[in-house]
Amino acid sequence: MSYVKALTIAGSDSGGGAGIQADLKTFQELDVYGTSAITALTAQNTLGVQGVYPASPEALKAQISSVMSDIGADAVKTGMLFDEERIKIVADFASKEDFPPLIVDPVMIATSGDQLLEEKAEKALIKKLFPHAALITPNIPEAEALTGKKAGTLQTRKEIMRDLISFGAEAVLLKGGHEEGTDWITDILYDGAAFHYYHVPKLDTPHTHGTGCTYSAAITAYMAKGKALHDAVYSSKAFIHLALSEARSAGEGAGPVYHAAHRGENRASVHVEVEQE
Ligand SMILES: Nc1ncnc2c1ncn2[C@@H]1O[C@H](COP(=O)(O)OP(=O)(O)O)[C@@H](O)[C@H]1O
Ligand SMILES: Cc1ncc(COP(=O)(O)O)c(N)n1
Repeated sequence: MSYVKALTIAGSDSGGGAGIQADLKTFQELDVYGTSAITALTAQNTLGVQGVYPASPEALKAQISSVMSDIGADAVKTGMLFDEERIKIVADFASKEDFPPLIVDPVMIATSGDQLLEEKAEKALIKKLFPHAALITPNIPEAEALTGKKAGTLQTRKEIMRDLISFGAEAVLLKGGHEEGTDWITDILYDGAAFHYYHVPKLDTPHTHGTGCTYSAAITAYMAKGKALHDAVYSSKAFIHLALSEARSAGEGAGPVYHAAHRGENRASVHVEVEQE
């Protein structure tokens, strides 16, 4: 018998709440064997990013080769990719015929406001990596940066998602965590055929460090286990909502989500609506 396996290609967060650390914790919580290829080290805590130290291109290539040539993966996710050169390395692997489903979290700026992807690398993300993705998971500011459109209304959000799909990914999940002035938060999954809406009550917590990483890692884990995309998103939405609702402080700033929350008795209720294109 073999493990279900997932690979994360991302940056290391010394503070343990986001990046590679969040991904591996999430894989473990969901009973998936996690492997990693580190794109950059960050010196980081709950207050922000104090330093970024990219891994050499050779080191990145070698890590992915080592994992894929022996252990393999049932699904792969990307997080912080840092620059165009590293995006191209990942895209080269992802373009191989037997590469597993790829979930691309287009990490650009940390919750703390620190830059994790060079601005000029955004085009490479769109052109080189998105065409290989089973799913991309931008938050609202990332989706706006990638399309040059403002996500003010539902209509413009749908337009943005159509634009993002036109770059070549099979599906897009637009995360609503940055929505202001609402009591509800809605993430929208679009696969070119239907819009799936996932509504949850907005949580009043300052402890949101690592939400995006944890969410896309959960989706990757569920897809590695063979769930269909919308089921994987539904289960991951419940996982992240619970992890956020039980998040605590760790340092002086935004604390990390509580990856083990799903082990307890509490359950998250996620309201789903589906609308055909
Ligand atoms: N205050 C909140 N209450 C409930 N859900 C939230 C809250 N903030 C973020 N989320 C959820 O956490 C996940 C990550 O979203 P978001 O914060 O938009 O992305 P990122 O962490 O990449 O900036 C999404 O499912 C989003 O709906
Ligand atoms: C290494 C690394 N990767 C990604 C994020 C984004 O995390 P988030 O926006 O969820 O705080 C981060 N802060 N650090």
